[in-house]
Amino acid sequence: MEIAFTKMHGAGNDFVMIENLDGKIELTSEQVAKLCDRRFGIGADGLILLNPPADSSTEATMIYYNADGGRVDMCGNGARCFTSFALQNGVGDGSSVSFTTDAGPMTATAKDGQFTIRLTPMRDLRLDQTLVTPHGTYSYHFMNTGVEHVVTFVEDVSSIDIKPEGSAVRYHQDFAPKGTNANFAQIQENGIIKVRTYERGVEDETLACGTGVTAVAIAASLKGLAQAPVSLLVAGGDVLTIDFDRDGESVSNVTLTGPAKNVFTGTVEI
Ligand SMILES: N[C@H](CCC[C@H](N)C(=O)O)C(=O)O
Repeated sequence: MEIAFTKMHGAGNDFVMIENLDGKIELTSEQVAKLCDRRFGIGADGLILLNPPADSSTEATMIYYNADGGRVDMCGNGARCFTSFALQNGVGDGSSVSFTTDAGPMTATAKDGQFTIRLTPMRDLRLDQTLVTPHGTYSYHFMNTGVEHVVTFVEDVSSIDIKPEGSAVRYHQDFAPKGTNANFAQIQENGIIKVRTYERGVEDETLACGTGVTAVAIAASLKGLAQAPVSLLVAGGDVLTIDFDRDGESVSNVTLTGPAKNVFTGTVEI
């Protein structure tokens, strides 16, 4: 079957976007992995289906797959690309879209090339934890900002050997069986937080992780290291903005703002 796609990226985190508003396309994890393969396929960190709404309470459904073909609940950078792609396909009111994800319902707005996503409520917060791995012992914070994240604050993120250290966290038995994403964050003197992320399901560092920088921003605020709105510098060079309301450890109205860009369109046989 021939499928049309649009390749997009959100701050360097890149995706194969497929319009599926008639709901006719169903992909196996093997097909997704092949499409995301950077040599035998289109190449991407993930694949996103623009599916029809589940009911009249929403305008579309976002289905997210990691590059390994595994379906996971959500993707923050992907949600910005989804919003842009949905608007390009006539969904929404021209500048805003409401949609559901496996993590829950979300809304998004577009303005001057920037996309603001209202994320699902942060949950499963565990502050001030300790993790022992073959590559080091880390003090960390855990939370779910749409997907699972470990946040470790370090003096210098450039000193992190991200693939071995990140995968040791991602596969640690403390997070089994689902695993987690691993974020290493450095509070810079200018207050902008530098973040590097090893992503589950990509099994490597990505140039940005939207739900990851969200977890870093919330952890930094809860630990008195930053105040909302928080600016975060990602490996691809973009600065993403996370905002939220906070009352003690209660965090609400979490938003992620950043770019979403089309790269190319094409068709592919699956
Ligand atoms: N790899 C992540 C999903 C994508 C998250 C990231 N790309 C983002 O922008 O939030 C996971 O397996 O939980």
